[in-house]
Amino acid sequence: MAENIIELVDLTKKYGSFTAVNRLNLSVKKGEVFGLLGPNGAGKSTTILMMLGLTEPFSGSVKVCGINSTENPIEVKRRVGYLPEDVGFYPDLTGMENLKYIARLNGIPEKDVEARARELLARVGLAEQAEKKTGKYSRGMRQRLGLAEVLIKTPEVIILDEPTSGIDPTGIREFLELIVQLSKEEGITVLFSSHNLHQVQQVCDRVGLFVSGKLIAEGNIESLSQKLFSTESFVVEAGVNSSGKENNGNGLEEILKDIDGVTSVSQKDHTFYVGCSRDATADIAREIVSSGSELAFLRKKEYGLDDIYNRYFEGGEVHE
Ligand SMILES: Nc1ncnc2c1ncn2[C@@H]1O[C@H](COP(=O)(O)OP(=O)(O)OP(=O)(O)O)[C@@H](O)[C@H]1O
Repeated sequence: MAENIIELVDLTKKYGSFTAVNRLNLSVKKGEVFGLLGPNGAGKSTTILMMLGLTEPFSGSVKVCGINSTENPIEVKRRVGYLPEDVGFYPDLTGMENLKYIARLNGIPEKDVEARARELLARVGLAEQAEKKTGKYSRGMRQRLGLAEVLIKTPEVIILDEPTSGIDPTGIREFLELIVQLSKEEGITVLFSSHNLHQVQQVCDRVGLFVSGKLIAEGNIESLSQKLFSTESFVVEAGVNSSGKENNGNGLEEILKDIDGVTSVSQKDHTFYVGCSRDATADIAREIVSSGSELAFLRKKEYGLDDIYNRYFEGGEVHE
């Protein structure tokens, strides 16, 4: 079993009487890409600041790479790369010059500085813009350079706080691909904080849904939809033209209800809506046909993160 590289236990942060993070329990394993998904004000940035040891918790504990972030923020900083929403560079220096400066600050031996900076610029797809001043970089390019800066110290964990805001769709796609590549090829653990569920869905192995300072659910997309829609992860819509001979006097509705995994059946005009805890599409089709009815169409709806997000986050409120 992989070790936990991030471990939050009952982590709480208060600003005066306001609780921004409320008894948060979370573990992230080595090599995972974990998505912290929640609307604005959910407490994501506050949680990240506590992980980095930049703000103290009210209660509970936070460990990153086995180190208590509150007690040893400098040790944590050595191992964790943090990319904020907007990274600042010296605008009159080129990408290469900015990166070399950061390399020196991080104690890279002078003889290795140039090669390391060049290697990282290539790694993040900026080799051709290396000699351009960063004041002329696009936002996407700045975020890539930010990533190169984060990678300079060969971190075990990268924490990204809303890293794609303001980047165009192509830039976002390329940036997200880069994140996945880094995680898979170099075994880096990534914590990706975002309010954009589509981005989180694209890159994350696991997701934590965060709202009003609380983690309301966590897991991979499949287990989340099962947890949140515990009895009905699928709804199969079946259009039926004529009611057939009907086994043992049971109507089609009764026949469908008897299928393993079917939790509800309702009918409107010629369409049956069959709620299932598993994908029972094939069994539903078979039963309709063998009952002698004519199957006009069959449509399966699987609940995704979209539905979960809408159900829980609409307007930033928790919907029970
Ligand atoms: N220094 C502070 N003093 C008082 N309240 C704060 C402070 N920092 C954050 N908050 C409040 O704590 C709550 C959580 O904020 P936080 O920035 O962690 O949320 P977030 O999920 O990162 O949202 P966003 O994506 O908008 O940054 C918000 O209601 C915010 O107003």
